[in-house]
Amino acid sequence: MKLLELFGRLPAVIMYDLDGTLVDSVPDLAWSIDQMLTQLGMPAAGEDKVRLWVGNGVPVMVKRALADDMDGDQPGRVDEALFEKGYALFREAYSASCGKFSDVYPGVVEFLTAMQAQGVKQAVVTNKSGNFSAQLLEEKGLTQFFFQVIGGDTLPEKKPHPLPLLHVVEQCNVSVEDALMVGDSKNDVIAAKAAGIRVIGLPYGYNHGQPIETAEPDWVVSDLSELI
Ligand SMILES: O=C(O)COP(=O)(O)O
Ligand SMILES: [Mg+2]
Repeated sequence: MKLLELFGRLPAVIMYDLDGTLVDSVPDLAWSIDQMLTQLGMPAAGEDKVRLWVGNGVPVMVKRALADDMDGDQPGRVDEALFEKGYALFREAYSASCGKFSDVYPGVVEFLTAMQAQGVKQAVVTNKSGNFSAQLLEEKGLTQFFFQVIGGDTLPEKKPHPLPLLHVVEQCNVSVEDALMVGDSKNDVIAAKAAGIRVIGLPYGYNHGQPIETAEPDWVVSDLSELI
């Protein structure tokens, strides 16, 4: 269904999640996690596991990988010294690979271009750290579409907290009813609902192995080209 029919009008601002929404970034992330693990003498994890672990920011993903477990970020699960070592190795590997093996999803450039042409403000609200987000967007030629990029470490809170979304809305000086969030995971849906912002869920990304419908977004569309 087209955006106008769905939302009732054009939103003043659209916020997008990054990993699993705009870019299929797991190939780079998994490559970097496996570099880290093998340099630590641990077995590689592979893309299927990393796809489940992504979504709550890099430090959490690194802890899950070091524990080889989704609950690896819980207190006491991963030794602090091991984490510091792993985190540095991951950042080194990801700085070199960020964007190299990852693709922009179908429909993304077309939709961003169409919204830009209509004067809709666009921002990225991701849990990925700000520097890697900027690097990935630049590598994929997407930087020009966004007036703001909020990373997981930009503000005191990250998704599923509503703060980063409310921050963008405030910057645009619009009301939450005129804003729209687009994401692939429950973190995006929970954050949007807590902010009073309507949210579109995309089924092709990473929602910790669960269908996006289980997070109950306002709408699910197969990909962004459906909305043009
Ligand atoms: O780095 C992550 O955990 C993923 O971030 P995103 O899905 O919020 O873009
Ligand atoms: Mg995501």
